[in-house]
Amino acid sequence: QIELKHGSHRIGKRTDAVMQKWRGYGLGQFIHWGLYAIPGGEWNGKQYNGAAEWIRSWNGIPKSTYDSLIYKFNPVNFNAEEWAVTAKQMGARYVTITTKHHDGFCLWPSKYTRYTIANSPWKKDIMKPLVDAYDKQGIDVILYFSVMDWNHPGWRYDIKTKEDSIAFEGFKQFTRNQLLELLTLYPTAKGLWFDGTWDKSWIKQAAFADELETEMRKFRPGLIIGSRFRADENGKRHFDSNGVLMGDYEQGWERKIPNKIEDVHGNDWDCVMTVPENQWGYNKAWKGHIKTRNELLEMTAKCVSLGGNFVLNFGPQGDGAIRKEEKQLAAQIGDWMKTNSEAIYNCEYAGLEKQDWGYFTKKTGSDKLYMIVFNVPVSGALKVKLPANTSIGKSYLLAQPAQLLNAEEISGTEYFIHLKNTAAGNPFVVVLEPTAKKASGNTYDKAKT
Ligand SMILES: C[C@@H]1N[C@@H](C(=O)NCc2ccccc2)[C@H](O)[C@@H]1O
Repeated sequence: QIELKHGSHRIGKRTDAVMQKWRGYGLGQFIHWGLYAIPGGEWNGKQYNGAAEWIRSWNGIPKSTYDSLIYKFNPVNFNAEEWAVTAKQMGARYVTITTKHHDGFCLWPSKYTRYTIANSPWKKDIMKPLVDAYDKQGIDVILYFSVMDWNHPGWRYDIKTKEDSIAFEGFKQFTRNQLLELLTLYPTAKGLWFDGTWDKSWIKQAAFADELETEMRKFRPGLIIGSRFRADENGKRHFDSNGVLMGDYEQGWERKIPNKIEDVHGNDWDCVMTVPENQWGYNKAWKGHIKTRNELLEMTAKCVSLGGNFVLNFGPQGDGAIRKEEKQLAAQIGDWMKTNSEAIYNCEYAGLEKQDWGYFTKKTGSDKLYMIVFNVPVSGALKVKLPANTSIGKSYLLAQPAQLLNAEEISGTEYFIHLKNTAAGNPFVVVLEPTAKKASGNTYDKAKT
């Protein structure tokens, strides 16, 4: 145990209602939108090979030329209601929206910089209509905020000189001012998703960031803050020098998913995922593998089966419209969620041995189990292993609850759920209602080895 002043201030999961609701979201939407959506990963006919929202960092464009995109931001097809309805159709229970990405452009009229929507042709606040529209759909809002701000003169990658240190002090106050401004302007926001905190300059600010986190929590009781915000005094991020999670949930699962329950160390977490391999902001090209509905449903099921949330990214176009491919995915996922969301919402890790056919989830506060099936075995029989004192009371397809399935006991703890129709074109859910195991006449001899 290392003595820490600025490490984690809590061991184990939060137990308050706001965090319990967050834990049960299951499926979320990420929105990456800003000036980078105007070039959409291309400049003067040349494609930028990196992530479209990083195009300013490309040496193919003079920084001042990129920064002048503010004078072109006029998203005539922006419709906050449409974005929120798309998320509702998909079955998203929360949305994380970029208020300011690494380029420093603010989607709200911040008092602390001129580099905001107020000084674009659009002029109007973007965040307010979005927060209101999502609130109206009953979708909770999390504000994404990039600490790294390439536009601010005080930002430094590292602090080497006295001048750096003076400049960065100003930047720290600017950051604090903007965060308190966001919490004041959008009081219904449930949390903050921090990004751009990997540079040495910020990692050296353990005390400042710790005090700022404490101040924000006091300012907005219940505020949800992830593990990516701050480092401890030894520069440790996400987990402090004693291996304890910083913040309320782990934010390390960016474009990757844990494989087994041990990987999440008993913490809350979310996975944020792009539809292409690595494009968050709108990219005209959308080259490489574009994830299908079934891949994204499997990622959602896998995340919920391991106690996390799956957050799917949308990168609206520079004109404010959502691209048709993303709208199609939202509708396809939503179509599946209409029938099957009971296995996703307010569900958690079931504690059962993973089987090849797919993923177990368990309804929080109940014994009800769900089997989310992606791979039907040639036998048509789905294997289930339960604790010794548990057996299967009822099993049925979530989509056809009246049709009971035959659960065959094959050993003291193993069962086969026999599917009637194995020609499944879509992932489907089998519900298991476990009961206490009665002493059965059957005896199963353990092998002598
Ligand atoms: C949620 C994502 N996080 C931002 C990001 O910079 N990710 C980590 C990263 C760090 C360094 C080089 C590339 C990517 C991406 O631009 C998205 O906003």
